[in-house]
Amino acid sequence: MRASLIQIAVDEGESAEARRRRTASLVRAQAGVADLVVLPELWTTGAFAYEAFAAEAEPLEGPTYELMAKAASDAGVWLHAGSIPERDPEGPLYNTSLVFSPSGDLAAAYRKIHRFGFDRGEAVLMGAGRELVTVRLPGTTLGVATCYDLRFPELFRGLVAHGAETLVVAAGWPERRRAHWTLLARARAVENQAFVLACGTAGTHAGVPQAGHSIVVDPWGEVLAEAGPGEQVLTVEFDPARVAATRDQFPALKDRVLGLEPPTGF
Ligand SMILES: NC(=O)CCC(=O)C(=O)O
Repeated sequence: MRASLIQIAVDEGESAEARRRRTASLVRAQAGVADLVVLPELWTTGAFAYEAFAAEAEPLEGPTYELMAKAASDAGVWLHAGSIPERDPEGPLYNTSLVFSPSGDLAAAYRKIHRFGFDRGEAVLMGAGRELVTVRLPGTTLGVATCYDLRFPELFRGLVAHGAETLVVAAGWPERRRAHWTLLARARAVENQAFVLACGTAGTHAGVPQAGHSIVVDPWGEVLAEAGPGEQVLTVEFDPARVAATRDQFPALKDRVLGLEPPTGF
């Protein structure tokens, strides 16, 4: 399987509409190159451009959906189209990832569960998703996560319990915490014996320089490919059968102990 992670530069000099069109042509250029294309988190606005969330929010089947569904079918690829600020007509905004099949049909929508910002930003401007999302592709099952989710191993264990073998993380991760990004991506791969495909943004928006450094890690924790800091398409070939082989040869996942007793307080 070949995957291309498109690490889009999200800078303020470009409108959301211009970036949408530019990104659609980057996806189309993956025809015949990749089976799976991955985009980052909130690439129309920037993950830290809080003021833009409401202004650029769109219904699930809004302009980004339309263009990305078409780009997926034009290119004949599975497309994890990163996330959009979704306006739910009956609720709050959500940070929602969209996954399209090669025929351009929506295969999954994932509302980010862990919102970033503590008592500000996304944490107060957006609602929290409650549902794990996996997507069955020929040869592997994707587990879908978004940015700050990467810090919460129990989410990934939940995805693995539902069959995930390739963990896809769309992110807008800042340069300031780049060391955490690489470390956490490798940790999620090792502990779950799964591939991790983590796609971030480049550029600077709302004064926050982005880390770039999108990364693909194998089930043994080895880095198969890593991008630099700027806009880049990172293409990697990987064998999804390595997940089952790793889990067979080093069956640590089978040794999980669930439902431990609480401390008795000696
Ligand atoms: N958009 C995000 O979720 C940012 C997460 C982040 O900066 C961090 O976990 O650190």
